[in-house]
Amino acid sequence: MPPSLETRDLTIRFGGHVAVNAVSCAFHPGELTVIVGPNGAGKTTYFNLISGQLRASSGQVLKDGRDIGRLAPSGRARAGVGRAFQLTNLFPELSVLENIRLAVQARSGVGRQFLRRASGHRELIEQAEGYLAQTRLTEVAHQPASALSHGDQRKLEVALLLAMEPDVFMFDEPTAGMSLDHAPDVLDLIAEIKKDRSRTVLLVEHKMDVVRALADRIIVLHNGTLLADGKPAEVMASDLVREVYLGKRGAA
Ligand SMILES: Nc1ncnc2c1ncn2[C@@H]1O[C@H](COP(=O)(O)OP(=O)(O)OP(=O)(O)O)[C@@H](O)[C@H]1O
Repeated sequence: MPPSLETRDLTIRFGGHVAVNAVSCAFHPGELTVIVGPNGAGKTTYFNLISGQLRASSGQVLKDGRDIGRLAPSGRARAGVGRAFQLTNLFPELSVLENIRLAVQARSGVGRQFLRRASGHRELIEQAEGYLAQTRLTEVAHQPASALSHGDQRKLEVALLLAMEPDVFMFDEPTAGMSLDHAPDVLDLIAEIKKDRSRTVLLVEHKMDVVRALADRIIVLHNGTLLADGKPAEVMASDLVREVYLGKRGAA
């Protein structure tokens, strides 16, 4: 199967510092890849280069074979690359349902004619309610987004991402700052997303129990370079990876 997302020699320099160094990697539908590595390894920078928050110094980001590396984040989202937890399309004063309805409306690109019809409006609401049910937010549908607990806000961000219908889902430390009660909900949602074999999922994660629970594949970044790539058991057993995690290799 051809990759849905690929980076080729992706590199970014900040002054003299190469934060991501010639990373070539292909990601396929039906696969959840976790990106791990010590602090400062370049994981978030690699994510930013894929989703468009940063432009590469050199190299390419390909979505279904098309170079999207010059597009802004919104253009990459339209191309099907969706990133959660950094969504700027959240309206805190609007209800949870309204937020999702707006995301459905934006994605479907429907015009005024469609919205004037009561049935058109109803259709959008029904779709939004579907995403609410899927993310177990139905009970808080009519609360303003700003009134949600931290855990429910995270779920809302997943709901908004689902409403965009991307085919690449990116999650940056999805359970960071979350209580132990809420973390399993979000992890269950990610596990459900991955069940749809047409979707490609990328996750940056530090917590090894989360990595173990979700990963089909692990890639390890170290000093901006791709140090290891493979099945979780193989990567975790690798001497090189153990060395990096035990801090025996200097962070040059
Ligand atoms: N805008 C920037 N300007 C200069 N240096 C930067 C910038 N963004 C990141 N860096 C540097 O690039 C390197 C990689 O940072 P990055 O945040 O991607 O690492 P990370 O693997 O996500 O770390 P963590 O696990 O701590 O979040 C670090 O040395 C960081 O200081």
